[in-house]
Amino acid sequence: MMSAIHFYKYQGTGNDFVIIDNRHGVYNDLTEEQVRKFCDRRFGIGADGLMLLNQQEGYDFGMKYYNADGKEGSMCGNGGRCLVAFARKMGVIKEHMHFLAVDGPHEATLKGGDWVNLKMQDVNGVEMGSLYYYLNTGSPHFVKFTEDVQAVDVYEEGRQIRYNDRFAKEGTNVNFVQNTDNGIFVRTYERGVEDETYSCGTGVTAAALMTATEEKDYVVPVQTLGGALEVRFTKTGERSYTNIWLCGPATLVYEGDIKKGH
Ligand SMILES: N[C@@H](CCC[C@H](N)C(=O)O)C(=O)O
Repeated sequence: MMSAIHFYKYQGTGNDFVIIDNRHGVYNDLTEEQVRKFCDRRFGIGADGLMLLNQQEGYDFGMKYYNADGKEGSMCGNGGRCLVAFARKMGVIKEHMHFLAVDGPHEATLKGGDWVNLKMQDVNGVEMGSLYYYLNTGSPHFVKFTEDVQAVDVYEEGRQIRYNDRFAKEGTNVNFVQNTDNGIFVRTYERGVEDETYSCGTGVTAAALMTATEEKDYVVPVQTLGGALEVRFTKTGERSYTNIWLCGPATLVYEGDIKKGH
């Protein structure tokens, strides 16, 4: 066993990830504690999550995603985009990639050095309350529109919803959304990080879908604390959506080695 692990640090609109090349299966047995330590911003590398690039039969690669709390997470949209950029760096030289994640198959295209368009799963069904929407875009998302998103205490309000009687056990991500002149501004409290992150891909996707009106096709510019994204989709029914693409930058920040048992 090696005593150090070579890692890469990526970010997609400020949602940041430790990525490890696991195509030989060497890191199949990472423990919850190891992942949590690697993601720790004071005692480790620091990240919102950790991903493994896996070998996957029938696909260009497989994606395994852990939240910063060390537990395996559901789909991560920004993570998926970063992993596609990483796969290219690791030699998957294709304009059009296919990979398998926890929520099923995904396709992705790359534009230029670090722009990744990621196709998300179709969404069929949205729960609507008087002041919220609740839907699954690969991860569960509570979506609440607000007049002034900068005035929201995302940590406190997000936490209250995430830990209320309904969600406490499984958790949910919580998004606060403001309509802007040409799109939306989204701030997200992320389950598994248990804090606000600078951006959440499956969250902005959920929020963008909830802006749809009577049209069929949409292109929604999205602003987050960490930068701009774009969500494209087709509305197929009252609460169903297909051809959903999450588009934005995915950037290598640095690479290094971390002691395995640190
Ligand atoms: N940051 C992610 C969402 C990651 C999953 C989430 N925290 C969960 O497990 O619910 C994204 O970009 O989608």
